[in-house]
Amino acid sequence: MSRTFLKMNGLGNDFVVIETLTQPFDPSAEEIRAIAKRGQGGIGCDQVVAIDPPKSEGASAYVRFWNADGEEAGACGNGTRCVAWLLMQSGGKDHVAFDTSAGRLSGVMAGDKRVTVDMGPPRLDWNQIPLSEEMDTARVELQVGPIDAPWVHTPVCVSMGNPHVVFFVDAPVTDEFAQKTGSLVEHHPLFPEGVNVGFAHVVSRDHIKLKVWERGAGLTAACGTGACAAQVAAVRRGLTDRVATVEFESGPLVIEWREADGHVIMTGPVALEFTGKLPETVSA
Ligand SMILES: N[C@H](CCC[C@H](N)C(=O)O)C(=O)O
Repeated sequence: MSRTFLKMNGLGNDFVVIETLTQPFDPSAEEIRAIAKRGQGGIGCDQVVAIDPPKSEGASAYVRFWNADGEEAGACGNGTRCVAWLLMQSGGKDHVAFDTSAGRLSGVMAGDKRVTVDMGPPRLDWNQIPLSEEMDTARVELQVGPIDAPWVHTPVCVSMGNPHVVFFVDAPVTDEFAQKTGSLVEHHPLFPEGVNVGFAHVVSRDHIKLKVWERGAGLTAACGTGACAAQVAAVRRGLTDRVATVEFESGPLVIEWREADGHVIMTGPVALEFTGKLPETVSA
């Protein structure tokens, strides 16, 4: 029996969302790639998201994420906002908690089709990113660049349950630069699990412009965990205060690295594009 899905996005970072309450979903990497493929029979998305029945007390669901390349990812910020919104809508509630491989996340409504999610605390030790060798994650010894472009160096690394490296740049970077340099870093040996590559331009103490080359998805319109990582990185470097707007070309997220408990709080929009049926071939 073919399965219903919802096509959603957060600032254009888009998802095929599948609820598995009635039908278990254990896709192969190939099946994920077939769903994510843009054109040629695929639905097309940056990530696939599964909403599974809860596994623990107090959670409304257990949520899994896969990148378009078929590999599972530990976290997805924009996808988390979309899932929180769906669960609150279907439960008729204005707050929700659910579990992911990165831990317990919680969301509250923040206006019409706007959600605030507690993404939990960042992980900052070298072996939590993870890096392949011990290093100060606030000043990572790495310099990278294609032959014909300026180099980036001395980034900050942060995990939000998924690995991020954030380069601070003097001006917003082009898509071409992000693609050329991001693809060089994504599978660099310093990152044994790969890495999402952020290029952050600090406009002021409460405003960052960001572009992210995502692990397993490439250049996306926005990256929620990337925005969290960029703000944590900027605070660690003394470049922004605890609350900042992290702006993508597709729009802004508001990120707070909360002093009280060290959690990262992300607020932004969600969009439901359409619903559909997966092709029969995706039997998972
Ligand atoms: N590419 C990421 C997963 C999706 C992150 C992004 N879409 C977000 O909104 O956080 C990774 O491999 O860790």
